[in-house]
Amino acid sequence: MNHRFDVELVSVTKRYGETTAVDGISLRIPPASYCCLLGPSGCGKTSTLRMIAGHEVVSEGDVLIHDQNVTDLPPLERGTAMMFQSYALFPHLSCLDNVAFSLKMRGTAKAERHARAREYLALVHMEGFADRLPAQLSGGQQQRVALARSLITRPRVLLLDEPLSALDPFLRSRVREELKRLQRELGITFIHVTHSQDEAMALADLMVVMQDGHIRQAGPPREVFERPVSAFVARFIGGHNVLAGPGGPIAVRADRCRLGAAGDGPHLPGRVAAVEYQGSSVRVALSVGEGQDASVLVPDEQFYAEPVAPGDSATLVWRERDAHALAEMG
Ligand SMILES: Nc1ncnc2c1ncn2[C@@H]1O[C@H](COP(=O)(O)OP(=O)(O)OP(=O)(O)O)[C@@H](O)[C@H]1O
Repeated sequence: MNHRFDVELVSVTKRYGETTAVDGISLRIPPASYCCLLGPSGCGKTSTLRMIAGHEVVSEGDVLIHDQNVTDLPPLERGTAMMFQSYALFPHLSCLDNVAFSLKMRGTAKAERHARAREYLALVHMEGFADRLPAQLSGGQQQRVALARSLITRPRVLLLDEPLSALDPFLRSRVREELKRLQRELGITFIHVTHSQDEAMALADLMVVMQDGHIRQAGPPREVFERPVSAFVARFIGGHNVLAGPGGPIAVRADRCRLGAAGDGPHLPGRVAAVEYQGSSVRVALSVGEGQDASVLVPDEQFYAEPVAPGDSATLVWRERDAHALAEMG
């Protein structure tokens, strides 16, 4: 590998008139990464992706791909390919011709483009569907064909905007596995925009949490989950209690908390607000302290040995070493 980063953003800003959608973000994506851009609606994920693709003009800053400054290059010269939320295949073209389409535009001869298209259909396990029209495929199958269509141009970076949001939960996890496999096999960088924490945690090598046009935290999912830097990140990725500690806000994972009798360690008395069965565990929501909410994930066996119900008083207990300080309550 003779470049340091597959994609680098240097103080990139995007303004639409008065609105600053992306506010001076910097990010380095190492070669062959699965990078997920995660954040609530309107935080600037899609604008960031579109600036990398060249579909949106950068207001300030630079975009580098394979260490080359592409800020002023048109999309076709960047070596990126984009797959959209609505993966809109051409309805009147067979799967084979859909996949071969971009090669046709480039003037590749028919025999060669069909051979290449078959190769890419095979890559997504759709070689048996070459002659079908998109309407004769399931949503998940259309998704795979759309992937093959994006990959046939041999991009250096594949950009995916909410690629799984149109699929039902079962298919979503199947296609998710497929995306990860493809990324690994092809050895290129995928940048995947999502508002789903689960999706980002399952897929990413590098998880980038955005809010209000800023990157709040970037790192491997496990690092972000174990050490969220702010209350916003802790709440957004879920699974944490954000509590007011004596020295400022703290985060404690819900699965590291328990319901119990107060010992010497940290604890907060409260009341059970709700009980949710989740299969392998039961989530007990509590009101603790002064109007704070918390939850405890109790392993199912343990919960049913000593069940609690809404209205019961209960004490939230955790270990000092499982709590860590947050930068701000945010
Ligand atoms: N073409 C545009 N003109 C004006 N404002 C825009 C335009 N596109 C996006 N915005 C604004 O920029 C901000 C960021 O939008 P963006 O689509 O990048 O967010 P997002 O995180 O992808 O949101 P979502 O998850 O809802 O797709 C929003 O406030 C949005 O309203």
